[in-house]
Amino acid sequence: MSPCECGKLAEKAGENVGTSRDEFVSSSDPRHPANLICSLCKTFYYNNWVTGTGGGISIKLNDSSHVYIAPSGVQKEQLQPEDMFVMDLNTEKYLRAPEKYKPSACTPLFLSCYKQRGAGAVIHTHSQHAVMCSLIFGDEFRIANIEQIKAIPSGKRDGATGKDINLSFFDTLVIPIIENTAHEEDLTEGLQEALAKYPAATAVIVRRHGIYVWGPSVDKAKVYNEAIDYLMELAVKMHQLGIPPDCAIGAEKEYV
Ligand SMILES: CSC[C@@H](O)[C@@H](O)C(=O)COP(=O)(O)O
Ligand SMILES: [Zn+2]
Repeated sequence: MSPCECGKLAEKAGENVGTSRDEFVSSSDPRHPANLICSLCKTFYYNNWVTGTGGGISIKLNDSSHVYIAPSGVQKEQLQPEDMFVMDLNTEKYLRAPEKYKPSACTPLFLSCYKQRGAGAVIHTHSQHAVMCSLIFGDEFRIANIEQIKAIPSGKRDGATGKDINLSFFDTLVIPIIENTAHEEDLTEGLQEALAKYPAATAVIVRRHGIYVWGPSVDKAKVYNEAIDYLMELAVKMHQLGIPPDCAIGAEKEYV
């Protein structure tokens, strides 16, 4: 999807105004995307990741092409299932579009991760740790030889089981950093370029803004986001002490 196509997404939602289609969001299952977006946004709010309406999360319904997207400009911790937009990934048409809202400005970025990476969920936070790392580091955030790295996928798959192989303790995690733009949807081109250039990455940091993290399932995306946030916070502390976060084991002694 090109950035100019992305601008049309809000228009497309407008075409479907009035399609309340409550069956898409009425479920007693707490793991249904309409319910899970609400509960996860509360958790994220208390981590300072989605305060002041910033950030959000989109989840794809298992074994379907339906993606759930929150409205734009609302307090994310107060979301209700009936506030959700539902889009068919194949047609990019909204199956459900609440009349009083516009879909999240992050929608074209969420769609890029679904389409280019086969994601099952995408998390966007305004984590201060991501913002600090983007101020400290250049085009990449790199951190090595820290136990928590083992929670992040390496981009490689086990030939026999087909399962993702995570980074090892001795590996270096690399996350691209792209420049921010005046409007969230204008980030799409930069994000798509980073997705193409870093096929192993499961996250992209946006300078002075936050981070996008995705995974094959919502549970994995949540784990990756938590682990990366931990590593970004640690990297800022290491940097404050003069220790490069990607230094070799034992080399930290040269800096402290
Ligand atoms: C504090 S405004 C933040 C927005 O411009 C944007 O960066 C964001 O993350 C959320 O966009 P939204 O359209 O409300 O889902
Ligand atoms: Zn944002």
